[in-house]
Amino acid sequence: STRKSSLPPGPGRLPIIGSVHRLPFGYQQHAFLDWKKTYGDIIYLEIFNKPAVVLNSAKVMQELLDKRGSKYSGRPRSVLISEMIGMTNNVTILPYGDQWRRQRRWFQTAFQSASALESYVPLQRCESVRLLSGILDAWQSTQDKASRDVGKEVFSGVKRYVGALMMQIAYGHSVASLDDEFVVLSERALAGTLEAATSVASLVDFFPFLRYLPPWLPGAGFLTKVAEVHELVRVMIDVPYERVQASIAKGAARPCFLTSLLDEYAKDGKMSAYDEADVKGAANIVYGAGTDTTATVLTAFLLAIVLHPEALKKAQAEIDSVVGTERLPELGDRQSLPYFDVLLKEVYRWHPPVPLVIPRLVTEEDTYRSYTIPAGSVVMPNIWAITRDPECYPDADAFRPERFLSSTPEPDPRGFAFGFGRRSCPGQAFGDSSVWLAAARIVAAFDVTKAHDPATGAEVSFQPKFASGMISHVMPFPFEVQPRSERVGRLIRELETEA
Ligand code: HEM
Repeated sequence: STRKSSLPPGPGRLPIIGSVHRLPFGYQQHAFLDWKKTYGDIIYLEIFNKPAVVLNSAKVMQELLDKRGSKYSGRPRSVLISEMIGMTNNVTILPYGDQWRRQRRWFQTAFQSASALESYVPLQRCESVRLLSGILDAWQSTQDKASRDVGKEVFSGVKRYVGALMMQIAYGHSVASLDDEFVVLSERALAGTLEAATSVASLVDFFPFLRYLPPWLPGAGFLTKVAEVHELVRVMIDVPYERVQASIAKGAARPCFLTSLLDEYAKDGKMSAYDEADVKGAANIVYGAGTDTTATVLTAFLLAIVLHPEALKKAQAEIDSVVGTERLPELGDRQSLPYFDVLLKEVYRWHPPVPLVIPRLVTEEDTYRSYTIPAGSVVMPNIWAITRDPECYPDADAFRPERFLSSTPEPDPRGFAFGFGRRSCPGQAFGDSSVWLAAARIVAAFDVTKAHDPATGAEVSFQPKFASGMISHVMPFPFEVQPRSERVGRLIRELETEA
């Protein structure tokens, strides 16, 4: 009973279900922030039989996840996604241990070394030109009165841009459209996984014996769906791997993340089953980890400039004066564009793409502020709560890039939007620079505005919407694009032929 009384405060718990009755189905980050008023910045709950802790301030996240990383860097066991659906060798959910350490090193080499990041710049430049050219096509189609939805086309272009970067880096595979075979395999398996992970199916994470129920039993139908998705995931992992192996055999493989791992681990074309599964799993997660996250920041950026035309105008004026209109912005211009940089910072703060990060597991009992944090607790860091904390960000609901320009600038949201400590995102620098380049080039080349009603010419107003879920996708919204000049249109077409 002493131990119970020293747990952090939290909502009431019932036998068997714990605090589940208090948890909303979606947008949990909002409920957790609400709870902060009653319980403070560290909250204890129980989800069925598992202890869980919500962290609700930057201070507590830094103190536990950064400074006490040796106890807070686990991930909860995922019976459904890992053991049943088959994403077994997925670095994002691997337990804190040797296999994770080895894969983490591979990601650090591929995404954090200066030489690797430098080697991706030509790819980022080339794919960002293709993105601009797709936006120009979408605009052209509206001029030709072909009824196409510009917003939808631009969203698809953004997804293709990021997907193409990730597939090229992972497998040396070029992606011309979202109908690409590897992209379709990945999207089908990832969407299937989301569909299979219903709340009923997720119960197996708490009561693993449920996986052995016969599928014909009422309520156990999810097991059939899970078996189908397991097959989709196997194909998503195996097909690109086998294709690269075949290219290597023909001497036609392009150097990539996978070929560099095969160079290191395959001796005379042979590898242990353990190494092979690990290498396959790591290459596969490059697309899954990098695509939706990066695309969400870019679509949130588009939403922000549509809602805040004055910010778009300021960014355009800055780019025009520093870069001029004869060329597009390059990554090397970043230091010379301070307003554009704070505009992007404000996008990360205003809409953090992964609001609850990826849950952690406490691997050893801990004591913090006289509270006991039991070993085995699932930790949910609520990034949303930091972005709306008036102590860090006065007038937190307002979109105000200037908050980062004052003599006492507010904290850089990139310090938490990519997570914390040992499990923080290894793709941060690459994701951030891919967002920067595409966003700066769109701003330099296009006016992006609210859509207009064709009958009245009036602006179409809308309410921005964000999906619930681990990644908070920006829901499509109506908008228009217009090249800023004929000259920039010609420039994009010229660069496209070189790309
Ligand atoms: C702007 C884009 C991105 C955002 C906002 C983002 C965000 C995140 C977040 C919040 C986490 C969880 C960190 C934690 O638990 O503390 C994470 C993990 C991870 N991210 Fe990213 N990410 C982005 C791009 C990328 C890219 C381009 C890659 C490259 C493949 C990548 C690979 C990973 C991996 C492998 C992990 C798991 C790390 C581990 O568990 O050790 N991410 N990311």
